[in-house]
Amino acid sequence: MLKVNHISFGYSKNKTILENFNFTLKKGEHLCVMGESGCGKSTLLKTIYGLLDLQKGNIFWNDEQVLGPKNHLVPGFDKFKYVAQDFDLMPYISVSENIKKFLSRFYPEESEKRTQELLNVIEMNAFANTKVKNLSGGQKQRVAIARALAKEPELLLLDEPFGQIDNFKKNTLRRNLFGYLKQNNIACIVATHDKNDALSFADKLLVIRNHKILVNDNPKEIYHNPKEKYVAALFDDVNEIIINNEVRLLYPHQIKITDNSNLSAKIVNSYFKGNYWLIEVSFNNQTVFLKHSSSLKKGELIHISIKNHLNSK
Ligand SMILES: Nc1ncnc2c1ncn2[C@@H]1O[C@H](COP(=O)(O)OP(=O)(O)OP(=O)(O)O)[C@@H](O)[C@H]1O
Repeated sequence: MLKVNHISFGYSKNKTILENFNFTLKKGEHLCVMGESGCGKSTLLKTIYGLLDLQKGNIFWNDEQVLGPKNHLVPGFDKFKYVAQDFDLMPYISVSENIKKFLSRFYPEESEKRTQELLNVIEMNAFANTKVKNLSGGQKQRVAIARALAKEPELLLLDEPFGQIDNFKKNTLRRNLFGYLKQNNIACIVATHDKNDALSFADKLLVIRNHKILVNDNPKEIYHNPKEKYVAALFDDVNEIIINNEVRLLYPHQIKITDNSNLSAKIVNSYFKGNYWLIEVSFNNQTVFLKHSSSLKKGELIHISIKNHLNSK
């Protein structure tokens, strides 16, 4: 189990980036870390991996303490693997060789088998013999993930793991990778801006705001009952509207167009989204977004009804 005990960290003394972070993660569990750019997601991953010296608190993996560079000749806890945003691959050797670098040379058959298995996970078999310098950014990112898995870490730390990968590949890769980690009982912490990493694959979601943990809970619970607009906005467009003097948070799919209600609104714009239209309306002088099956004429008057609202602020 990972125990992050009341840690604080700052790159300089007068600016704290992580303030009193306190949480645990069990073996095999998956945690997503989300929050606005610059809130400290990467910094949290680096402290957990042991790349930074804490100002307060401590971090344990079972009974072993994770120590920072001041106390460790080679920074980085050896039971963890960290895939940074800049990959750190060897450009002049092939994809296979990059993965094999982390496997024992004394067992060539096992090493080959394992390399093939990992090439399958990242769907890069066709590039096994291609030099890394000739790969695209997204392909390099996939090789970096396979290389991190080569030695079967107990905890994998991934910083924006699918940031450079196109949508089509991203979905398959997500299923392959998170499926593989679950099967092998490998814990995982993912820093991400992508709600899909959290909603479909994570056991827990930790949201950072103003350098503190705002919430750490089951992602479905957070989605259905977001504490505030900042949290709901991680998942979708969110409306913060006042009805009967009460502030309500509503996702666009929770507002419907209806034949008769006492809530009337005026169409401002329609945006094509593929399998639905996002309709912008003016309601009581507030801008509101709702989902609809077709576009609607600007200026048209409509009536809306509101489904269960999210938590009031
Ligand atoms: N090496 C460094 N020295 C000084 N400040 C740093 C350093 N690395 C990051 N910071 C600062 O620490 C804060 C948190 O950065 P961090 O990279 O952890 O944010 P993040 O949430 O991962 O952002 P993003 O979503 O944009 O990747 C930012 O204000 C950043 O400018």
